[in-house]
Amino acid sequence: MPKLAFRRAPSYPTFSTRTGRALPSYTHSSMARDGITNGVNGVGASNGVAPMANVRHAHTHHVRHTRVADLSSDFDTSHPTEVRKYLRTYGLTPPAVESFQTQAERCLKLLSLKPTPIDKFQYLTHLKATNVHLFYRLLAENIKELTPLIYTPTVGEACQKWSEIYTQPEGMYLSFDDKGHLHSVIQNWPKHNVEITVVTDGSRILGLGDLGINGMGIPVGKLSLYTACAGIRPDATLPLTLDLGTSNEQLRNDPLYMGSRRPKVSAQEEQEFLDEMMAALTERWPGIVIQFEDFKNPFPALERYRDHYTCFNDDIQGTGAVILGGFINAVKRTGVAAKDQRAVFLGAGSAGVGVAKQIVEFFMREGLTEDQARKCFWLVDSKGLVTNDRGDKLADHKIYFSRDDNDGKQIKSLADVVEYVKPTILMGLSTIGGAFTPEILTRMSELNAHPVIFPLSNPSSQSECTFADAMKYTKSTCLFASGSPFPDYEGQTPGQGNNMYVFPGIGLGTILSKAVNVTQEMIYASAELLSTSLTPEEHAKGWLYPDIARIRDVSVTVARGVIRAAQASSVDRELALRNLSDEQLDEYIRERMYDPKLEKLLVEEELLHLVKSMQGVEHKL
Ligand SMILES: NC(=O)C1=CN([C@@H]2O[C@H](COP(=O)(O)OP(=O)(O)OC[C@H]3O[C@@H](n4cnc5c(N)ncnc54)[C@H](O)[C@@H]3O)[C@@H](O)[C@H]2O)C=CC1
Ligand SMILES: CC(=O)C(=O)O
Ligand SMILES: [Mg+2]
Repeated sequence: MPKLAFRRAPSYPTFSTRTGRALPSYTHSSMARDGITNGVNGVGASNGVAPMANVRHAHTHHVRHTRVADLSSDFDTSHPTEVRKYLRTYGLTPPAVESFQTQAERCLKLLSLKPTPIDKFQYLTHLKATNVHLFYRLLAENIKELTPLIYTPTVGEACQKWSEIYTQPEGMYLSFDDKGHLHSVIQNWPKHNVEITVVTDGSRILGLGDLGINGMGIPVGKLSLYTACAGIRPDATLPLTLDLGTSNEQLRNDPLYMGSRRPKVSAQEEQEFLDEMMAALTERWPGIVIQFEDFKNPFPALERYRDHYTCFNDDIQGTGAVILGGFINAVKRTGVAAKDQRAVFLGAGSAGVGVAKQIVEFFMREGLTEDQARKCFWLVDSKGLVTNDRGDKLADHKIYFSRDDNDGKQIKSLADVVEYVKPTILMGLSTIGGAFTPEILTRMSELNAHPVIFPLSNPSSQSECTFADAMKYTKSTCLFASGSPFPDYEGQTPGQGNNMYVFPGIGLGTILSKAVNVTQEMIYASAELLSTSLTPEEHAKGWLYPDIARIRDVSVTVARGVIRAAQASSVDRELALRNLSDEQLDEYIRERMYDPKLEKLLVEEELLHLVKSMQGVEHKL
């Protein structure tokens, strides 16, 4: 394994792999030796950072325009005195030079004093805007406690209130009126080194319906998790929201709403817009990974772009993978063979069908034919059990699972479907909070020694049941995972079946392998590797998912699986990675993850280096 150690370099400037910044004092020895180009930060390395560093070197006043200044607050209370003098912030911050521990203590105290989750969300948004490394270190070290405040459930409420709580820009908006000019609008994004974008049109935000451009909270939140969980540099992420109109009349009439007030554009208009957007994004940032998120009907776009761009749909594929990952562990616990599984899904939308299809693939790998595997699923939508002879025109994505063995019987209620199917598995991806009633949960426990109960709708208000209810009504026999977090119940910790366990690793693996497409094999691998990422202690506790506090380790494992699958599918372009052993590959991945703690040290060191070099110049003068 090539040693991935930093070393002093005589030349100037070179690039830090971890930071992507031009660093006067460091280089990455193995990279130059092995001809492996920068991965997570490769694009940035060739996009004009070096000249900026030279500018900074020559003119101290320009430091605010450098990436160092972008990513570390000039007013960070941890800057030593020399750095403050160099930045000309000396005297503008309180005199104490603080450690991270002190800063973190204040932040956590401030957070605890904020009365509502939205107040906490806003405080964290402000912290990210003013001291990004501190924000990410705080987040990484308190991931379990802080994720619910920047992601589900709080992000749902934040999107619902976006028009009222908006204070600052955090991403990019592309409007339908910009059609024909998207290429030039995209040039306005100030960062040259974007590696990944999460894009929504706001038309199905969590289980909260069409929130128009107020859905921006979702790309922002998902990309914060990319940074916290998979070490994608904050400045390499692009939150993107499309203003294609909204079907939400209340929003259109809200004077504070900041999107266009037109009704949602037609499917054809949307497709033309997306065609232009995909081309424009990829033209500006070749190799950019594009994650589709929270579109009302995302199937056509996935089919259209998956073979032509580096993209995936998180709600169909990410959710499919994360639930399969937990399900593989659940099956090991229940011991029920694939052929004996009967799964009822409440919700037959992007997430429901995505998850069911992923499990079909697993069942086929367990020896079932595709037809046998498909027949293990009974999907229920707002009109009841999905059948061929229901009398309505089924959406294309439902047809695969539509039943033809119902003898003309149409079943409307979930309770009746449960009675009819006698399922081993009950999944909820319906957006209907409380749909798994006490009676249904009780019945599931009568039918099974260990029923699989996964209420996966987000946010918590839309969850089909709570953890406490699932445990209470199944007499603690169920294997449980929910989309949003729930508190422990009688000493038992619930699993969180949320795509946040996989999308960061999928994105990271795709970026590092420089894959041209995100193949189905890569998605499947993310599920498999997730299922293997539990420690013996986590298995012993009966958990289906690893401790969220270990998410960065999990993302390394998932990313390795994704890279290996990209290699197997021959879509990888970073061919040197093929020669690395798994251990070497893990180290390679880790080395390239943004680490806020290390970044802070590097920033400090760089600034001190600049202080010294300026002192040298002044001395000569
Ligand atoms: N846990 C996770 O990681 C993820 C969770 N989700 C959640 O899944 C939910 C659904 O998302 P999508 O599938 O993308 O939405 P979607 O809009 O595509 O599908 C919703 C489905 O629920 C059905 N439905 C609506 N009302 C119903 C009712 N009263 N009874 C039965 N079925 C009903 C609809 O007919 C449709 O089939 C959302 O709450 C979302 O937050 C989505 C992605 C990931
Ligand atoms: C988690 C997620 O992607 C959703 O609820 O839509
Ligand atoms: Mg989503």
